[in-house]
Amino acid sequence: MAGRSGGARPEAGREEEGGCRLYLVTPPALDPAAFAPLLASALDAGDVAALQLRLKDAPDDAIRRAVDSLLPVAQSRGVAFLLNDRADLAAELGCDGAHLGQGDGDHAAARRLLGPERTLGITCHDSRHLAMEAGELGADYVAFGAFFPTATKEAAFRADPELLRWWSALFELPCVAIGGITAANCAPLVQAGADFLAVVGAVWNHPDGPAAGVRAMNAAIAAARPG
Ligand SMILES: Cc1ncc(COP(=O)(O)OP(=O)(O)O)c(N)n1
Ligand SMILES: Cc1nc(C(=O)O)sc1CCOP(=O)(O)O
Ligand SMILES: [Mg+2]
Repeated sequence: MAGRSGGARPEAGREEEGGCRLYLVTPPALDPAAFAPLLASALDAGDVAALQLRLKDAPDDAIRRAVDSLLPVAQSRGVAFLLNDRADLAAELGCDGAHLGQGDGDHAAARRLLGPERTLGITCHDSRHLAMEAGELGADYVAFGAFFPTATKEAAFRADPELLRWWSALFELPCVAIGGITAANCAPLVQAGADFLAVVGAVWNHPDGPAAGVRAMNAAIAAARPG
């Protein structure tokens, strides 16, 4: 992903990259001080392209505190730090970018606010049309999902791996797969051309802890990579 961390770059064409990578999304609720060392252990366990801070409906001051604590943990490790839902705070607080859904405001205005250096990711559910629209307005990646049942949120859409195959055959713009992805079920998504797998539960709820979750996801991605 673009930005100050100088780390992952989801806006780069997939030809430049070595294949599918892990994209972590935070648990839905966290105490920043307690979560920071857990995050560090997860990020030190293996390759992570990006971390998205996703605190739904949290007040601005709670988001600011979480960014203050967690952004340095990610950026110091070359992991891009993205903020969910809030392009305004992402720009203000020095995040590497923002992830916006279809109901998260004006995407073109967010693109302008973030400028060319920060990453803008856009949720496209199961829609080719939304993904092409997102690409036209300058998104750095498109996100499809949910690919599997998820306990993390009520997902109203269900995507099929064929969508990833179609997108990656036609477009350079990276695509992210999300929703119920685990080490056990991710192979078809990697093989279909996902550039990033975004996960919550597979890492934070791993029975042996988040570091084991990162190791398991990276091992599964490596095992599934074409060629
Ligand atoms: C990488 C990634 N993909 C999709 C989403 C979902 O975004 P959205 O539809 O806006 O839903 P919320 O996450 O805001 O509940 C995401 N956050 N990240
Ligand atoms: C935040 C989010 N967005 C989704 C979508 O389909 O757009 S699914 C999802 C939750 C992902 O969590 P887990 O890896 O635990 O299933
Ligand atoms: Mg959103």
